Amino acid sequence: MINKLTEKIRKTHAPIVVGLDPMLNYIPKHIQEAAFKACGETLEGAAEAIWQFNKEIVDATYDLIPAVKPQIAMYEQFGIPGLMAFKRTVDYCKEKDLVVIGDIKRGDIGSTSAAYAAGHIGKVQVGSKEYAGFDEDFVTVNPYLGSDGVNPFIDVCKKEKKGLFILVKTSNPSSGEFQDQLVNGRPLYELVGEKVAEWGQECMGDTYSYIGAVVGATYPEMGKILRRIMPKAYILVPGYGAQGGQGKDLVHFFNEDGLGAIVNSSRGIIAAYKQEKYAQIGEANFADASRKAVEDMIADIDGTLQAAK
Ligand SMILES: O=c1ccn([C@@H]2O[C@H](COP(=O)(O)O)[C@@H](O)[C@H]2O)c(=O)[nH]1
Repeated sequence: MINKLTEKIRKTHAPIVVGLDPMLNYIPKHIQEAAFKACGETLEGAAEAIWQFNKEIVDATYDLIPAVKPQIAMYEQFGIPGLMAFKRTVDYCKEKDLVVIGDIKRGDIGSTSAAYAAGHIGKVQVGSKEYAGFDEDFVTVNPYLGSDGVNPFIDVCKKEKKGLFILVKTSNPSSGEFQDQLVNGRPLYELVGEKVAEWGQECMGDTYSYIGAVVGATYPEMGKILRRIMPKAYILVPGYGAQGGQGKDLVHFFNEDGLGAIVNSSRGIIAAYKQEKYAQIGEANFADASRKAVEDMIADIDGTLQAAK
């Protein structure tokens, strides 16, 4: 799957991911009203609104982008109907030939991680049969439990040709509380980065490993150091747009081949119609605003990479 991701980034010239984080207050009134008319003001109604919203955004952007990142929390809050909308979204994006990164941030003791891995990127055995549950292409993994918690995901990746993005330095303001603590004189995020590089060595695609890392756009200096520590890891970079990250901060997340990083924006794309910049496009045409925001994000990041050459 890492080869497909790399190839699609090369073809689209767009090292970006559209984050599908559909909170109800981002979903235009006309979509909510239609969904509530069909299913009531219920969890099912919310899930239907999410699905219709996602579908329009995917239809408006899929030809420009290599990948999407549905954030499972935004679906889970609506219980089983929400999870059904998550699965429907994953399947639809795959039909559109997009790479799907499930932002699930899982990681537990070995046996539990094995079950998470089977459910999200692998297969589960039922009697004599095997089933893929959610079937994303990549998932995000929390490494706080150490190798026991990560290895079951790596085993499934090797078998199924899927991939991981392991949290190394997250984009949020308090990420330093633990991640920047010095251990033997070095920040913890560097040690985790070294471990990601080590885990990734045995998991090479053609040019990049399918064991990648998450490093926030909001910490560009740390991104520069981590790029050197993990030269073969793809870096998933959240924090662009709504959290303040900009193209000019991102050049050092990339390798000299112009690859090696993929930048996520969720609210900045899916709720673009609410921004002053795109307001004239109008709520009814929200998906056109998302397409324009994708085009602007590609130009911003590509401009930075071209200027750095
Ligand atoms: O360090 C991290 C890891 C993951 N995320 C996730 O990315 C998106 C960001 O959403 P925006 O609307 O573009 O801010 C969201 O799903 C987070 O859970 C992150 O932000 N930082």
